[in-house]
Amino acid sequence: ERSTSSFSYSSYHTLEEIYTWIDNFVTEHSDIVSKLQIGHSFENRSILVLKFSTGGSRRPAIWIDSGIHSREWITHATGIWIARKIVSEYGKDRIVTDVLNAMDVFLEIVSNPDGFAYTHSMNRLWRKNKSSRPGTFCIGVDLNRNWKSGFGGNGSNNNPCSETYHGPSPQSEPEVAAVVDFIMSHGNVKALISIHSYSQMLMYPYGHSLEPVSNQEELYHLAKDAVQALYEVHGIEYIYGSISTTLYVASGITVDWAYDSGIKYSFSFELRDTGRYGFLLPAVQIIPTAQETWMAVRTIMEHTLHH
Ligand SMILES: CS(=N)(=N)C[C@@H](Cc1ccccc1)C(=O)O
Ligand SMILES: [Zn+2]
Repeated sequence: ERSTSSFSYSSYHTLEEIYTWIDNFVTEHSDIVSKLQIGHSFENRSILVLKFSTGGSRRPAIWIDSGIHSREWITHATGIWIARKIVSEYGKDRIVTDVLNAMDVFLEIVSNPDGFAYTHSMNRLWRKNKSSRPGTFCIGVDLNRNWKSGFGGNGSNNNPCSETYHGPSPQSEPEVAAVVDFIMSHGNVKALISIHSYSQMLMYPYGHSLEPVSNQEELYHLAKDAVQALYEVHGIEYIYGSISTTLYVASGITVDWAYDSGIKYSFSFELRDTGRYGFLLPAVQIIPTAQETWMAVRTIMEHTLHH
């Protein structure tokens, strides 16, 4: 059936099911959504981005990615649910309508397709991509350590067998290079939200250093408001702050690159839970997690629109 109404938003899905959903979703909402292919993964899978636009050209934009760590299945499921929420709220919710009348939204649901396929086929807890190089015994680079800002610093690892292996050079991985190329050529991205799990945290740069970013006060208060909006949905408590002071030092990460590239509203989410199920969050929590995450994302979108 070509309609997304037969798709279960409260289940986890395979890569093929998600790519089919994307095609059906775009077909059904072609007035506001289009599908872009921004590149190919190491194993030659398409890297897809949903574009939400109501017109204009090169409007200021908001970038959202999920699934950069393939085992964090709740993030792809949340991305899918948010995609549907955006189209259903346009024309109804004032904030969504105002945002989409002035800005574009780009949503990359499966940022690490090779790793994601591997979590379904061979290893549910695979984190990295699937790149391999001659003379390198272990597979995969941590796509949240391969970005240029702070590359190779503390909180990343030079050992290819490490879960936080940063790769041979910044943007060495096609999955990272595709996003860098897209955002740099777009040139008008105002906010970036990179969704991970788990820990229940909302964080902003820097990860590679303890030094506060120039608009730290603004990001702190925006994170506070976003976390409050999230809490009001199901009473879930998040902590928030800069990555290095709230979590740990991590180098070569998405949001540090974004911030240093001029995207002043750069955030990373760590979704549910706090360790009871971890990466194996039960499917019954997908919709509640997506609903609360959406309210935080919507708060960040509104702030970006007005600043
Ligand atoms: C459990 S986890 N791997 N999602 C934790 C994740 C924390 C983080 C998020 C954003 C930026 C920097 C660091 C990471 O180490 O990449
Ligand atoms: Zn992660």
